[in-house]
Amino acid sequence: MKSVEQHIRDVLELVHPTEPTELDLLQAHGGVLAEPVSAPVSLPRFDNSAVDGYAVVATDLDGASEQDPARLPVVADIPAGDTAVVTLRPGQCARIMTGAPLPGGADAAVPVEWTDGGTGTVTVDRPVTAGNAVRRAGGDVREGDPVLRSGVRVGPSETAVLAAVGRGRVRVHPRPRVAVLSTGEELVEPGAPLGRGQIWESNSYMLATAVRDADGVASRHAATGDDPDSVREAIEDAAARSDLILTTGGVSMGAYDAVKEVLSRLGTVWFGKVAVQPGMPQGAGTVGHDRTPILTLPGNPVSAFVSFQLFVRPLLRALRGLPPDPLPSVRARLAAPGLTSPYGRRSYLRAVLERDGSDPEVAHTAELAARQGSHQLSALADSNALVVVPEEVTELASGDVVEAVTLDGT
Ligand SMILES: Nc1nc2c(c(=O)[nH]1)N[C@H]1C(S)=C(S)[C@@H](COP(=O)(O)OP(=O)(O)OC[C@H]3O[C@@H](n4cnc5c(N)ncnc54)[C@H](O)[C@@H]3O)O[C@H]1N2
Ligand code: MOO
Repeated sequence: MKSVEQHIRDVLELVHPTEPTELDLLQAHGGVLAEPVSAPVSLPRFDNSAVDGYAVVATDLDGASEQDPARLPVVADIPAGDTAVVTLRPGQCARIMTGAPLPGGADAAVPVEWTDGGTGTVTVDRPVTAGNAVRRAGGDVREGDPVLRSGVRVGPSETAVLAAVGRGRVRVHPRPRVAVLSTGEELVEPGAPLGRGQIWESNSYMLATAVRDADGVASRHAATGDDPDSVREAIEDAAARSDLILTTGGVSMGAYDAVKEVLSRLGTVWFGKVAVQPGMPQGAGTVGHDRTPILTLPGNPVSAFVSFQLFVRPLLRALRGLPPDPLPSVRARLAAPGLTSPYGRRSYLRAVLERDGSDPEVAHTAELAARQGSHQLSALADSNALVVVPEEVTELASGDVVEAVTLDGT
């Protein structure tokens, strides 16, 4: 049986980062920068006021107090965005709003709260130091400074910086387009009535949302039956429009395993067993004219979920031009009755991970879900971690220290 690590290496071989593309700022969201970005101008671009108040010459307020306020003529009114060129002479001041350019000659701003708010003349009841409430040109970023490096995800803060340095468009590895197909004659759309032997389809919904959470653009296709022609058509159609195809079901030893039957004929897709539980039957390769990568995940819902976390997630990162890091894991003490695990396969067991300050060595406890069958979805939503049982370990007892892969950043 193929090892988990070997299968991860094999699937990573199938993909290249998405082609760097220049996109409008909002479309770049979730993409990964394919260029370093620097500031074309200094930010702030000009000295400006940090307060609504008055621009002054600081020395004009020397000795000002409530008993003996300074009285200054207001020679200009400067709102934010003002384009007039204003210069103060000693003894003068200008009314100014937050973000408005500081007039020439002024070296400080005082907030309106320190004054009587006058518009012809103003009284100021305390002294001020030079530089007070002035936001200096270049005080945030200097012209030419790098502000974002290549390889970062474009999220809200990056988008703010891009817009602030004047970038309306930016080169990114776009979010990969992922087609999700499920197969199986027994599958019925959620919301539709169930007939005998039928179940509601869940894998494609789980995968489409997992892909979106991982910054992919998922397109979900209604389930095909087990008819090889309709499976082939759906895959061909998806290949032309996607950077990655994910299928579920139809890859094991069944007489109607259509995905395996159709793709085996092409000779470009490997099918076999990976030494993992759940998620043993896997397939991976390329299809179509553009050699679109395809991963065929097993149909059991928990197997499909675990396969996504182990194999699809790093592959999506590689498609996005990021290092294919696995999910982070922590050491945890097992709080559960003893359990057995198949020799030679690495098990990933659903568990609730909690911080536990009582043990300085191991900061978490992991409580295993009671239902660990690969069809038993109910435990998945309650779990926030996958406890890893190594290939050579067949028994675990309460109190053992285990590795737990975190599913929610715990
Ligand atoms: N003789 C053997 N039988 C099986 C083996 C084996 O090695 N030898 N492996 C088992 C393992 S492990 C798994 S996992 C499954 C994988 O089977 P398939 O990928 O072929 O999946 P199906 O047979 O189509 O379905 C399995 C199971 O999952 C349900 N299912 C499928 N698709 C969906 C969906 N979209 N939404 C919800 N549930 C789905 C399906 O109804 C089946 O119950 O094979 C074992 N058998
Ligand atoms: O490996 Mo299957 O994925 O146990 O259910």
